Amino acid sequence: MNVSTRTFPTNEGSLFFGSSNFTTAPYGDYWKFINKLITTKLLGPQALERSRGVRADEVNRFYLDLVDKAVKKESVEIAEKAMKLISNNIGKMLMGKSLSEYDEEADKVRGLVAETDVMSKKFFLAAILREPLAKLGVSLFKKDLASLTLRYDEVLEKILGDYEDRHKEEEHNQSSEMLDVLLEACQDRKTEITRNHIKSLLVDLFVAGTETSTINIQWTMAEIFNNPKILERLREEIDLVVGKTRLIQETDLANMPYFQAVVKEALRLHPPGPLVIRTFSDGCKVGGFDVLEKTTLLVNSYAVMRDPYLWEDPEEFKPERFLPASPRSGGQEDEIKDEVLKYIPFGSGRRGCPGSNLAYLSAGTAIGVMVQSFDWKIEGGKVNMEEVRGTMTVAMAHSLKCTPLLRYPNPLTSLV
Ligand code: HEM
Repeated sequence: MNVSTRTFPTNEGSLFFGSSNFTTAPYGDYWKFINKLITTKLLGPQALERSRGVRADEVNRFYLDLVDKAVKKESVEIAEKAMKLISNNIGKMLMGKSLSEYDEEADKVRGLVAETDVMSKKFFLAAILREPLAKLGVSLFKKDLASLTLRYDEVLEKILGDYEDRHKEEEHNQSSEMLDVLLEACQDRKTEITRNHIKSLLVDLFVAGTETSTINIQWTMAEIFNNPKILERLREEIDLVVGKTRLIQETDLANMPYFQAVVKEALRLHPPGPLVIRTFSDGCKVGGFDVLEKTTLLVNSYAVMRDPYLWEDPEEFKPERFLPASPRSGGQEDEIKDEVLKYIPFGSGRRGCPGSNLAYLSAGTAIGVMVQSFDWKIEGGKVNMEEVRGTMTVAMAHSLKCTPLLRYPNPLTSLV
């Protein structure tokens, strides 16, 4: 509870690092309201079940696009395809309409998200430095933030306006429950929700959800490509659970423990967001040391998940470590408790990532489709696993470019 808040210096009116954002909001009523809303209407297990069809459509589109590339013998950048899939998923879950149906806007949103990512690296760094550098960070980037906000505002107003028009015409057809609640709250004078809050939340969800999931998909595929035995075992499991005639779907994932272990292990070795940043609300003692109120807490999850005191062979990619059947050293309960503390790619506690279930489903089906349906020709034979270091995300230094080859002569059927 004491480290459930964030106190970044914010920039009034900005849609990113602004005073209306959710991810940078202090722990309080506004954060609680939005957290409940996104859990019940967007990212919680029941909400995800309701939106399953939306994502199945997008995965099928992703699959057919790769089939097309395979037929034309063209190479693909995994990051580009993954980014498109993930942003379309989030866009459609948020707005009831796929971003891909907004061609021009979709490209703009993806471009802005990429720009925000670069910007956030500088900004986080400045923000975690203590005063007066934190304040300096805001003023240093004020101009860039204003320009970014202006462009986000333009594209999000277009999409929101379109949503409202469609909503009036189609009477609850294709409606996004989350947006409906927010738009209603915005008109209700008793609440303090403004249109800026809505747009800031959309930016938060696109930024927090797309780059992270894209990086996760890339690293997982890279590990699979470099470990042919793992690829073989994954395919055996997929063939057993899904068969060879239909395309993998979200509901298959729960029946594939090895597949889940591979994705989990990739997140352990390559957490896309390796720094968890919080602020101590009150002074306290940690490990005998006095910690002052408002101290910034930085947890290096990358280091925790490679710590030789916590993990056996920490630098090795060993999915078996996450198989339920693997022998446990102590009591099962202790082991689970232990894992909560040492396995933290999504952070932890109240401010832990609310999108982790969605991330597992979206990355799971994307990786599943690529493993199940294609062989892959890698440029240079082996994937270069060098990391981009010193930034807020740990991405691959060299883009993962490869050519899909059809595994089956006829396209697999989708249950969409
Ligand atoms: C592999 C994919 C993802 C990874 C590795 C990831 C990781 C993280 C991490 C480390 C945090 C900070 C947690 C903490 O402070 O304890 C976070 C927060 C957050 N994530 Fe994710 N995330 C992913 C996907 C998503 C998705 C798909 C969404 C939603 C569309 C999302 C939305 C958020 C939000 C809104 C927060 C801020 C929560 C708050 O401040 O209360 N993330 N994520």
